[in-house]
Amino acid sequence: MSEQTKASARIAVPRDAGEGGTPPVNDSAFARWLADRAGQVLLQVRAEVGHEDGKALKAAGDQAAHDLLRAELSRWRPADAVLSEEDEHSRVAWTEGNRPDRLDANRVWIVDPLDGTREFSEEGRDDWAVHVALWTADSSAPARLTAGAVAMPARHNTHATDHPPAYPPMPLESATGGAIRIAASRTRPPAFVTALAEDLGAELVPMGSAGVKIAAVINGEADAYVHAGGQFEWDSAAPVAVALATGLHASRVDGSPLVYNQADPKLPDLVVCRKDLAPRLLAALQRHLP
Ligand SMILES: Nc1ncnc2c1ncn2[C@@H]1O[C@H](COP(=O)(O)O)[C@@H](OP(=O)(O)O)[C@H]1O
Ligand SMILES: [Mg+2]
Repeated sequence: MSEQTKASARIAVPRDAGEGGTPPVNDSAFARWLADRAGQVLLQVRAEVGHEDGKALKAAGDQAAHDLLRAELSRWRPADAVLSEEDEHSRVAWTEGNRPDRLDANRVWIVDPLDGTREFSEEGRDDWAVHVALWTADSSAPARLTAGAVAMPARHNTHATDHPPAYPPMPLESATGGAIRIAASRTRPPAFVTALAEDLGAELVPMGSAGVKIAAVINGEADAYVHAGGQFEWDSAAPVAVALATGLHASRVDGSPLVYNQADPKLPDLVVCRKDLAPRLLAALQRHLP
């Protein structure tokens, strides 16, 4: 695709923040509304830019979804801070002379405009998502995630904390052969996950996007999502908010809580699973973490 065609394809995508009507006042319903709107924009970008030049498609998708989220958050939640993968100022770690506003805010939207960027660029794949989470600090409760939405536009499905999905049923042994199914990155599974799976007699289920992997645990398509070796707060905040609202276990791989809106937004590891599986999985993780 020529530079000119790429540019006109991007301009043709409607990103007018005025579309979409008045959003819900409730933060969880607002998160759903926002993630769905960004998801619609991403579907349009995919249709208009096409898959011929994957790099251009990734860049157009990241930018269009980020612009939509930024515009709607400043329009409808102007007093709140934002931590976005695509926002240089908010995402940098705190250093001398550079203190992001979010560190002094008591409401911070933690967003990943396009999680599973690689899968978004591959024709026919539906394992990519938009993440919108709200982190809140106030005197009445410890700082925590108070809302979250994960839109999976190519699956026409959104999980959000306004109507948390039902807790996943115990898998039928006849369907799984009794093996634990661990969702893992399809392109860069951490090395220790293979050893962990062998130890547990588990099966790895490869797929893209952290949000989609946690959705797979919620849906009962996988029993756990285990990751270590690198990730950021925006990769997990929204799906973890939904998983916790659903009643699932979500923690660091050492069992400690996942903590958000930190000076450095790196959050390199996590485990999300059914509560009954957590003790066994955490014990096995102790044996296999690098
Ligand atoms: N080692 C690592 N370091 C940093 N980010 C990582 C990572 N492994 C996975 N991620 C991020 O986690 C998300 C899911 O990755 P995967 O599909 O491989 O499991 C991706 O987010 P983005 O698509 O938003 O970049 C990816 O960039
Ligand atoms: Mg991501």
